[in-house]
Amino acid sequence: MLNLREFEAAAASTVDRVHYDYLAGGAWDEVTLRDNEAAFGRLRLLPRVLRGRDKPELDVSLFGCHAASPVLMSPTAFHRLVHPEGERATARAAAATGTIMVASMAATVAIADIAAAAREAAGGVVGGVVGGGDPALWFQLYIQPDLEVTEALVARATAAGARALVVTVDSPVFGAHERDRRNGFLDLPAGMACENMRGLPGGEPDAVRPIAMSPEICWDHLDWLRQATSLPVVLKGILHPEDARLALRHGVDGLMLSNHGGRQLDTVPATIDLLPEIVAAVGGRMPVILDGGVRRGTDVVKALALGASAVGIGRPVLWGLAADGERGVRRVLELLREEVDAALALCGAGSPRDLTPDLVRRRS
Ligand SMILES: Cc1cc2nc3c(=O)[nH]c(=O)nc-3n(C[C@H](O)[C@H](O)[C@H](O)COP(=O)(O)O)c2cc1C
Ligand SMILES: CCCCC(=O)C(=O)O
Repeated sequence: MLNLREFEAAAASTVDRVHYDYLAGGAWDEVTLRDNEAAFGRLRLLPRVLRGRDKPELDVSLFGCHAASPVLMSPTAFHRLVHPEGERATARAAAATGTIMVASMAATVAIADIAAAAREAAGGVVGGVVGGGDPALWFQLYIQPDLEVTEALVARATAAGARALVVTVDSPVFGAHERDRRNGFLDLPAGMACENMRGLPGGEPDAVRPIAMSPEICWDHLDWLRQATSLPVVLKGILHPEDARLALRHGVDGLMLSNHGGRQLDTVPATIDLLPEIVAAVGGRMPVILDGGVRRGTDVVKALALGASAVGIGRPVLWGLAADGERGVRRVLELLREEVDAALALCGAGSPRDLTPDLVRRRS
């Protein structure tokens, strides 16, 4: 496999149609889904030359997590749908490549087991130190209206060693995925469940509680969460610059600029088109991580040049997992890292910090 597109094709021919449609699809007319990729295609890179730089350094640090690459794994649900080892395989690939993994609350493997798989793959070496603590694992959270349940989820993630909470705020209701409606995809197959939701307060010890997406969630919940945890809190799914400013006022530590891969409100802008406005609103006071449509090293370089601290990939991880399990995910991450490395060098940059907005031009 030479690039991520080849993994996409491999996944499309491996995963059965119903489940492939679930991972590939978006909301309603899929306008935003298409635009996330198309918007990168409307941008051109304008490199600098003769800058005499060393080989590029790709590593980044976010909330005390050191990563070998500015590309992290955005949270995606249900990895066991595409591979029997599910999130365990994904976590091993992340650990082996020094990639930050954001585990989904809707994972089909519990966060403690994901963390254990990551530790095992890192061979007890984390951050270059033997026995060096927790892997670069973050936990994605949908705040549940029942705060006791939310608290239990946060406690589990914290006990597992998660280093940040990524709170998804673009889902007051679940997006309308018409492919899934047409296919009748409503539930996980027998033997698979959202393991983080098992045995929570107020239920039977072994019962799996459904994930609530609730329009009631508001900034008060965020304030409550802020005081309930000492972990960094990252908001995922903020699109309006005024909400980015509000996030700063509420003591949030970072943003994931994301439209959920075009799966929530359709017809919102492509994330790369919104990035300059959000970066301006934040004014360097917290990191902005972009996801949506990142498929090439040049996409990563464009986002970093326009002010992102890092980027996330969603579907490409699932393509790698479907195609070849842990090895496939590793290969996806390595391919992208090699492309970023080469694109940085070709831009005359020695590190992501050398990338500036003047290197990006809009195609006329
Ligand atoms: C199959 C699938 C499942 C997802 N599950 C979650 C999830 O559980 N929580 C969440 O915050 N985002 C979820 N997302 C959104 C991703 O975190 C991410 O924003 C998006 O996939 C990025 O776009 P990309 O797929 O074009 O890279 C999911 C996306 C896909 C494709
Ligand atoms: C409760 C499952 C959430 C999955 C999700 O966020 C998505 O499919 O986009």
